[in-house]
Amino acid sequence: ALEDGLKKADADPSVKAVMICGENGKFSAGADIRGFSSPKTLGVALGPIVSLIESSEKPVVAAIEGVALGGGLEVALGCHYRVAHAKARMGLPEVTIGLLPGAEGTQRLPRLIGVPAALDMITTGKHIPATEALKLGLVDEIVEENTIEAAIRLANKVIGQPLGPRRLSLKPVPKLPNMEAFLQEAQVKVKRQARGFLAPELCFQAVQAATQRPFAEGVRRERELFQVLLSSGQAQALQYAFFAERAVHRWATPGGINLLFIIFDSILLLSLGLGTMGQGIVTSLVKANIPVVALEQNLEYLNKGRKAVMVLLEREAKKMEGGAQKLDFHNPARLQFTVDFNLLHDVDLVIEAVFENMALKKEIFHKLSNICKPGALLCTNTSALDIDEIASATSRPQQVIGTHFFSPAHVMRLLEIIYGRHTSPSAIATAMQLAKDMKKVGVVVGNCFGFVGNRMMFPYVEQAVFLLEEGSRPEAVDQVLEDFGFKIGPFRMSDLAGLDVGWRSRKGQGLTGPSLPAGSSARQRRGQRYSPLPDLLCERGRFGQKTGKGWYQYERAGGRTATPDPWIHGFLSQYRDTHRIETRYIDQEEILERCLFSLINEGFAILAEGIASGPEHLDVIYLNGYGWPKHRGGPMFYASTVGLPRVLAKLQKYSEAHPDVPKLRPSAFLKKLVAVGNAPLKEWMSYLSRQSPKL
Ligand SMILES: CCCCCCC/C=C/C(=O)SCCNC(=O)CCNC(=O)[C@H](O)C(C)(C)COP(=O)(O)OP(=O)(O)OC[C@H]1O[C@@H](n2cnc3c(N)ncnc32)[C@H](O)[C@@H]1OP(=O)(O)O
Repeated sequence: ALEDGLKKADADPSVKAVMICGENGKFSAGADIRGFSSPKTLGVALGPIVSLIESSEKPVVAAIEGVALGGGLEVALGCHYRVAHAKARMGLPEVTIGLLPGAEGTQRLPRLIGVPAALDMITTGKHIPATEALKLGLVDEIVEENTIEAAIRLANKVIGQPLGPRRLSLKPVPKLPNMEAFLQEAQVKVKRQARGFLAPELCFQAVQAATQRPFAEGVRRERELFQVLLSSGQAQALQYAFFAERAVHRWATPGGINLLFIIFDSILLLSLGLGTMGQGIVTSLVKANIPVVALEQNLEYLNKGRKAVMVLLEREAKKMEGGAQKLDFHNPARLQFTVDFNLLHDVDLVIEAVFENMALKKEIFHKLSNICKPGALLCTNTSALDIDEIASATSRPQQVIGTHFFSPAHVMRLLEIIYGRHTSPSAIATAMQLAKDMKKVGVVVGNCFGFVGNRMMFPYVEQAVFLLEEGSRPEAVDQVLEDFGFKIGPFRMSDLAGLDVGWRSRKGQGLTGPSLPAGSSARQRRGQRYSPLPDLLCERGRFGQKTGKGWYQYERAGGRTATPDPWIHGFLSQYRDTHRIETRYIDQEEILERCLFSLINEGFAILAEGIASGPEHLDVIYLNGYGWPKHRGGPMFYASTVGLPRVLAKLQKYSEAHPDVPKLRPSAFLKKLVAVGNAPLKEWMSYLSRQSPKL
């Protein structure tokens, strides 16, 4: 249609200029992402159409409202002028779906805004606001009112002016005094951050081509690189992730109730507990413009917490344009700190964020139930505790819900939302809306120990530790998982989070510590294999980064640079001698498969139990809360790409070698999916006799 319209306009002498706009106040979000898997759609080449726009003998003006993303922005770059509404956003987000701007955008953008800014936009895929676009020279004008009228005004003004200087393909790429050095440094940075993710590196190469080749050759290079990405498999993973994230917004109770529109503007929210999690939660709420009261049990904790929250908010304000004014956190109507429990009477929603102790949480929920007004929603921030047990301490279990934030809570996007046996649909809808307002991805899951994310993490970490017992080293295991694409491996992660956290939990479960029955075997618990290695480290005060020693050594307590520790190596060999474990060489494949396939196996068990309503939920949780590499699409998507028969065969093999490790025993659901012929991921749930009974 665009091509036809342009040709008609060019041929019609009564047409003096052309204005291109979107329908319904939106310019264009780019290509239909679903089309990338269909060769029919890929037959439509957008690049030549953009060139056609640019070569028009009549001025073409883009009127950008809403968004101009991807192919949408590339169309605008072909226009001779761009007018944007002040609220519009622009970007080339193709990298986030595993591609690069394939309609000549990598060649035109650097010619318009220079290499550094273009590289930044293209390799990160970020959306920029119109004000920034104006500063960069990406648009010619921004308007507060009618963009289309403004674009027509501009078109009329420029009729008759020479179009040559407005054709980006004819412009040289602006020179930098140190272009070579700049590009080298930029490439190193892109590679370092990408960790096996191809698209940023290929985006870089396409922009580099713009600096080295004439326009037409640059376009050819862009096309070649686009094809490489299209067939890489990473693009499919990222496009799956895009739709998975949107799919988890759609949830429903077994009765089909799905309330999506809870209006939230006037709520007063109370955050209880100002430790690290509470501080991050309060910061997120203030950023979401929700009035907050932060409550602590005594003045000492309150003042400490207040100071930390203020530091976080100052930092956040600096990152935003007009941040201090927007966040307005010195205004007591927006953020209040108190030790006065009477303020609980007025709040609409409470987020309790005290530390993980069931007795303490129950005591608090009993108090909340007595003090809070009847409609108030009571949320508990917990990573594993039983929501039903917490709710049992109240007289309103239908209003109790779990909200598992991830640390640092003002940064991490994931919010696991856990409903208990009595949680009402409106409580779930409210928690989902809260997630959306905080710009987080809310994923609704059922109630079980560790919920979804941590429950899948337990077997992964368990395998990592077993591998050490059998002959591996922390740095070897971490390296394999970091090469796979995780930002940090399980041991670096454990040192960062603190080994004492798990130790406390294991003591609470009677797996270690004084409550362990005398005479218990060191390497067996309740008839299953158990590794006491993390407990032994904790007993020696090795809690990780905070004590300067854990699975690695650090430059000092609180240091961040992990170095392999000869003490650990010696300790591990001594441990193997004590327990008569024969040290063997463990290859990378075994490390990867035992860690990942045990995690995936637990995912199948979770799906079969109806704790999550689909594999997308598990994948979105792992992508947004556990650093799963985005270009691998999440653990369940990854399993589907490896092939379920292979996952099953490997689990069977490892399970036979380790019969006392139940988490390696293939789940019945995985076996069923293989038996029906390696069912594709989107059909998995149809093979369950009970469809998500808990949701
Ligand atoms: C085919 C020829 C190829 C030649 C090469 C051409 C090169 C061009 C490449 C591209 O243009 S790739 C696409 C680049 N664009 C994007 O990546 C944009 C992705 N979308 C977004 O960032 C956001 O959706 C938004 C546009 C900013 C809107 O955000 P909002 O939060 O308001 O709504 P959402 O819930 O995200 O989306 C609503 C609805 O729309 C669907 N959707 C959005 N964008 C696309 C898209 N590009 N393709 C297909 N579908 C899209 C999204 O899935 C939602 O649908 P439902 O899930 O509600 O059904």
